[in-house]
Amino acid sequence: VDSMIVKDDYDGMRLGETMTQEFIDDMTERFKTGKKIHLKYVYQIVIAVTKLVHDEPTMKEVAVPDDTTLTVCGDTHGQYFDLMELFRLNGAPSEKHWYLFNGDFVDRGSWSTEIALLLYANKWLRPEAFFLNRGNHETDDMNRAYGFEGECKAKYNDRVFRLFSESFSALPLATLIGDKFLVLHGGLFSDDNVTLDDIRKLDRHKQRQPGQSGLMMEMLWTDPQTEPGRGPSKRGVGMQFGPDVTARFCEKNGLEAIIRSHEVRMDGYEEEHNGKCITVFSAPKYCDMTENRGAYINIGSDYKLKFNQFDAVPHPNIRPMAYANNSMMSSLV
Ligand SMILES: O=C(O)c1nn[nH]c1-c1ccccc1
Ligand SMILES: [Mn+2]
Ligand SMILES: [Mn+2]
Ligand SMILES: [Mn+2]
Repeated sequence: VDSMIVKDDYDGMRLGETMTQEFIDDMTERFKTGKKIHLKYVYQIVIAVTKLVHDEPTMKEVAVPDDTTLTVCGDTHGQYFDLMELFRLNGAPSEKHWYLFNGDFVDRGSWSTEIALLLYANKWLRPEAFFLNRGNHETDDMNRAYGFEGECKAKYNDRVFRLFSESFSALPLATLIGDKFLVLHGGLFSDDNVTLDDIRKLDRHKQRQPGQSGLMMEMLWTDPQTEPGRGPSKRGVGMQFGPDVTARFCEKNGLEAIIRSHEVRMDGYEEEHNGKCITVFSAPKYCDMTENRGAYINIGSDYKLKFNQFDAVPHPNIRPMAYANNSMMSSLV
């Protein structure tokens, strides 16, 4: 990558050995106008973030300082212009405004490379003020069927997808906020005895893809249900967990609640299981079809949850899944 030359006629800001806010601001505007960034910079960003997140613990632990706000966002699914709206309403990532994106950054929406590169550039610039959890769409099977692989190849090349795929395998699986809130993309487990230590000890690097069973798969795939106990997944992968499962997990691990994403909610968020299971979803008007709002959660040093909602904004006339490899749809779960 180092030997790649960025020709003089490249009209974007240059990137040196480290990320800058100016580069992020320039890239953000380029993406809004349908431009790309130089291939060399895509490689640099994804390789740098892969190294960074690889060395993070499987469960990242974050305390919110007095003068800081941490915003938890759910699925964005390639809806770049709606993410711009979220940053417009709530403030862009900065030293004092931390963000946690809780998986499913890509697929479905047709600006997945733009979202992935913007989140990664922010992670590279402020690795201790910007956090990423893996979702079930940060996996090869889903990216093949739901558009991200095709989008990488269409806008950049196959190596870019392979580099992103390796970075997804390196992402943490959960983030613990103030010892009170466990944030993970899917949800809880088929085993009542799972503790935070089991998640801390999970070696996520041994298994690049979540597979059909185990803690990693369940953290990325499971869903809450209203009935007590556990039930079958509607997705064909994972399972569903009831309010008693959530209560026992929170009690056992000293948590106030779990915060998860993974499912659309008409209001953008929903407090379930007597407030111990919170779903937050940040892709309004999901796939240009569902009439749902988006939401995000602001958390200060008092660890009070402030729910905020937002609406979809107009975007260029490119349909969802514009780059999807339709032939794979049938083979998916
Ligand atoms: O694409 C989605 O809506 C989604 N978000 N999380 N999981 C899925 C999903 C899972 C299985 C099949 C289709 C979509
Ligand atoms: Mn490794
Ligand atoms: Mn999703
Ligand atoms: Mn999901």
